[in-house]
Amino acid sequence: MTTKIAIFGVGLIGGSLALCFKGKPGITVVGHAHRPASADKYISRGVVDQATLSIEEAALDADFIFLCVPVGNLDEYLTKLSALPLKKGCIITDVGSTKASIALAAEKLALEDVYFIGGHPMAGSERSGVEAATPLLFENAYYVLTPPPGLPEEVYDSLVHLLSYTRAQIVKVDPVEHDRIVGAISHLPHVIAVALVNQVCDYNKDNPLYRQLAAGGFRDITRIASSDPIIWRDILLNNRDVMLQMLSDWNNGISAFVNLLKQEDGEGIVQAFAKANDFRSELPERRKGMIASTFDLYIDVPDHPGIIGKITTILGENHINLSNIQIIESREDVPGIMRLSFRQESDMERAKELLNNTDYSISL
Ligand SMILES: NC(=O)c1ccc[n+]([C@@H]2O[C@H](COP(=O)([O-])OP(=O)(O)OC[C@H]3O[C@@H](n4cnc5c(N)ncnc54)[C@H](O)[C@@H]3O)[C@@H](O)[C@H]2O)c1
Ligand SMILES: O=C(O)C(=O)C[C@]1(C(=O)O)C=C[C@@H](O)C=C1
Repeated sequence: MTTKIAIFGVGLIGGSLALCFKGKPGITVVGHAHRPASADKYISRGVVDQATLSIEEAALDADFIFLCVPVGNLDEYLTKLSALPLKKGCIITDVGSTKASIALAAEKLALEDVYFIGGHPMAGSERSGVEAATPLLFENAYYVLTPPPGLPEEVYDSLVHLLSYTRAQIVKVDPVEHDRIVGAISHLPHVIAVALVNQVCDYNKDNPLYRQLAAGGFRDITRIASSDPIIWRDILLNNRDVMLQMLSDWNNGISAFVNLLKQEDGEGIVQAFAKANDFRSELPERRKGMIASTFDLYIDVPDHPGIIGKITTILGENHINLSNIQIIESREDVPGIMRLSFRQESDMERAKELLNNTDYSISL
């Protein structure tokens, strides 16, 4: 017996899910595309078994349907699907970054012999599109599910069982509570990052040194400002009430900082940093998509020709896998900072030990 999984919106998240399921015993993955060029791309990249432009064809006989389109299109797809003759017992789920409105939409549709369970993998990236999809995206990340009251337990278990292919950790959350929490830990940080980048962009118009000198701190806090504008327009508008409250709280926090500076209250500044430091150090272990998607090592490297090759050779000879390598702020005759990214913390620790013991003047 085969299990058919239909994925609507084979982008970063839909494509990553497809890659987790494709090729697993008895599973067929069908991708729905809203443009012919996208359908061809899904197939040529080997992300799905079949691709179709037809909603009916994708949904026909599907055991699971994943809605992975922007938040602003979720209701439309759920409504269209609810009007189709779906397979009895079919489970529809979504991956949208907000959960309250889609849970309400599903409740209003009063689906028969078909179930809706809201979902939200707490993993992602500033990149988008099927090109950015990877089966490793959800590994060790939390994956929120928002089952409606009265959902048969075996239906919930069946989705959880399928999601075990993602290697994510499932967590049940109430949809309204979910939107408040992700408002604070995901949506607000995206707004702040964008506002900060745009503030510096305006200063840079009169003096390009702003961009040129922007180093680790600016890059660390602003990576997510490069996220897809349409995806984030939909998320923020959908979570508008929560965001308006949180941005008002943010303004109060910034005003408190302004007062500390006006009053030259050094002790107050120290306390603010210490409080933040304490809270941050008690965050759960580093997980993909939450605090860091990788384990990073920053190294001051001298401006010697071939230094990158030497470092990667040492790592390669010791079978340490790098997931990324980047030179930050490298100018002629000036030491640069190299960022080495690893998927495993143990790889990062071994690399640190090995590089500490080399003759190259590397300071970690
Ligand atoms: N990016 C993240 O970090 C992240 C993390 C978790 C959840 N999400 C949620 O996942 C969903 C998809 O986000 P993504 O990052 O994969 O975006 P993406 O842009 O990579 O993928 C979106 C997909 O939807 C398709 N699409 C766009 N408009 C459509 C329309 N009108 N009709 C049909 N298909 C359409 C696109 O072709 C693409 O395949 C969103 O709801 C988002 O909130 C995103
Ligand atoms: O790591 C990133 O780039 C993300 O933006 C991932 C992130 C987040 O804010 O943590 C973004 C949106 C999601 O809905 C879930 C995860």
